[in-house]
Amino acid sequence: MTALLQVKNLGKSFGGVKAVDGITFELAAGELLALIGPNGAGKSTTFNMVNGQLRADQGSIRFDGHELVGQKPRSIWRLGVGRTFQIAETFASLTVAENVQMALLSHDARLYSMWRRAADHKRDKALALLEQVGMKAQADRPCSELAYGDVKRVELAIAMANDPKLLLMDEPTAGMAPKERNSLMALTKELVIQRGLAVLFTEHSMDVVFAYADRMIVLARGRLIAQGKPLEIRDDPKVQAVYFGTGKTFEKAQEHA
Ligand SMILES: Nc1ncnc2c1ncn2[C@@H]1O[C@H](COP(=O)(O)OP(=O)(O)OP(=O)(O)O)[C@@H](O)[C@H]1O
Repeated sequence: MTALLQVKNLGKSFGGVKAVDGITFELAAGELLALIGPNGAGKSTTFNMVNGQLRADQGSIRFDGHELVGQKPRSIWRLGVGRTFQIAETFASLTVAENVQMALLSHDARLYSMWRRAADHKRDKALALLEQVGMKAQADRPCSELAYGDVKRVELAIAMANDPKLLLMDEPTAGMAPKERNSLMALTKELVIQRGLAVLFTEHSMDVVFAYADRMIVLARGRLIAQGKPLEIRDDPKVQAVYFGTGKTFEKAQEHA
């Protein structure tokens, strides 16, 4: 079976710096793939090439039968590559349901009618999405009143409004307490299983990666140095040396996370 996302020999330089240096990997539907690596490894650059914010200098990104290199972010989004966004301050005063309704309207490209009767549009669909992320009971509360972990759940519902086949999550659990982190990733995993969604996420917290990723790829200085299941990666001496420095292990690094 052809993978949903096929990245081949992808590269991008900034001046003399090869931020991403010819990386190749695949991601299947229904798979949660973690992209890890030390600071400056090329994770954000890779992400931004997939979502179209940066144009690759070399290589290809095939997604669901389409070449993404050279396409604009909006076209890539329309093809089914979603990403999580933080709820902007302007929208924090709207209710949870209204925020999701906005996203649904935007998906239908009926953006200009959204100010008219946003509350009437798509409420049922918004509530169904909120139910999936465990936020239906809070649908009519303003987002500004929610706990941080709940805001993240709403952001996930917003990303789902476009019905993506692939979801990109850049450090989804940053700034969250361990319990909230686990609950958000458990929810993400549920969506992956229920909807056959593919997820590519970056993450600094190794406990999250080891607990939830089906597979991981490791970048160091723009190169892909390892890929495999979390346990294979954990035992890979090359990863331990490059990622954490000689002598350190994942366990020691986690203690300091
Ligand atoms: N717009 C840019 N202009 C110049 N250099 C850049 C730019 N973006 C990234 N770089 C460089 O490319 C390399 C990879 O950066 P990138 O942000 O992709 O790494 P990262 O793995 O996401 O790091 P972090 O974990 O710190 O976010 C770094 O050396 C960085 O300084």
